[in-house]
Amino acid sequence: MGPAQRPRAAGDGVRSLSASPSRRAAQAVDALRHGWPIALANGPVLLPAETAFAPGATAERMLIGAARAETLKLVNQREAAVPHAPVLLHGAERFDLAAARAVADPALDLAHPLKGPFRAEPIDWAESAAAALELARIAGILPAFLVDPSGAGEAQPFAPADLTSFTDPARLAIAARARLPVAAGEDCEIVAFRAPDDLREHVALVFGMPSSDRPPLVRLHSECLTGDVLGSLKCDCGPQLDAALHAAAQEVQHGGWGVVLYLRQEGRGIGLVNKLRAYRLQDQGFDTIDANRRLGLPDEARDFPVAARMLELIGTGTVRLMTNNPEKVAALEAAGVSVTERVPHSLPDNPHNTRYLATKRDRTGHLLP
Ligand SMILES: Nc1nc2c(ncn2[C@@H]2O[C@H](COP(=O)(O)OP(=O)(O)OP(=O)(O)O)[C@@H](O)[C@H]2O)c(=O)[nH]1
Ligand SMILES: [Zn+2]
Repeated sequence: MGPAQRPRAAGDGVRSLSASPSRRAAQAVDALRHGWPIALANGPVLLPAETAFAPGATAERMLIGAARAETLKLVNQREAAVPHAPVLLHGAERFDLAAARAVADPALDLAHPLKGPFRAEPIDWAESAAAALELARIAGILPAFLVDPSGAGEAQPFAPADLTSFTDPARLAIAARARLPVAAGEDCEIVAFRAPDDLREHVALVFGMPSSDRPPLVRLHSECLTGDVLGSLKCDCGPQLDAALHAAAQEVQHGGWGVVLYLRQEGRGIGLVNKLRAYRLQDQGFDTIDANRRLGLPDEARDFPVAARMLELIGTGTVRLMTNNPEKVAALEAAGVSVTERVPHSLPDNPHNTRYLATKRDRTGHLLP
């Protein structure tokens, strides 16, 4: 490994590295969402294939995730064994943005048969490459980049370690709280949380009086705009949220207290737009997991330490957890919360979500009938 940053000629379009690490990560997320390039410490400049608008930008290489590369038959199964490992593609012709988008976006798979041949090259900046793919997920865009493109414009500096401070749960704090009577129960307070860099604002609904004598009944609910607000039948999120609010409110009747955390981690952390891309693939026959893989995205990318921090700020480190997902229990315990009981939280199915629930049961270990 070389110095902290590859030597670059003065005035080569990379902004200064003087910002704090978490600020650099926040600016890099922002850059990717806007389509601006990032400059990796110890690595090249990367231009996001989906959002870039730099007309005329071309590159010899692209960076994508191994699962997407396998889907495109660009690497073999062994190379794709770690689905989110970065893959560096070398094309026979330079990639322009149209060609890069065809590599990145499964919606174009049929319309744009790929021009090859491509070959996968070893990456000597693998840690930075993996962090860049993670940054794309956080930005909610397709994880695919032009590598060291011509004509990319001013790049935002970014180092892998920047992500650590950006996602540090200790930086989360209570921003506001207020009484909020809701349909499920009137004795309820809403607590809103903010971190300085990650702009997602999580909330908790606390039913009854917090007490250290008795662990609260808790639900970790991850945002699902389609299910929570629009009544989508494709998943079980809407009914699960409703039932969780009622169960938490009921605890108060039984002398206890309940908490529903509403985590802004849409689509298990891949974001709304990528989730809708996965839905399109599900309509072509892929299940939840394979749809995410075809996009080059993880099927589980939620941040459970954030949930643990929220519980700590509310005043509890011990919970009874409503979930069918043993991995969620394990993730919360790994983040320092003691789960004294798993309370099943299964709702009736409908014809549109039976396959979704079957995938949960058969592929991700959910304890469902
Ligand atoms: N990527 C993706 N996310 C989905 C899909 N359907 C629902 N989601 C997201 O899944 C999250 C809800 O998962 P949870 O209800 O917490 O499910 P779980 O952790 O698997 O298990 P339970 O606690 O037992 O409900 C929400 O963020 C949804 O947006 C899908 O098809 N693809
Ligand atoms: Zn849902």
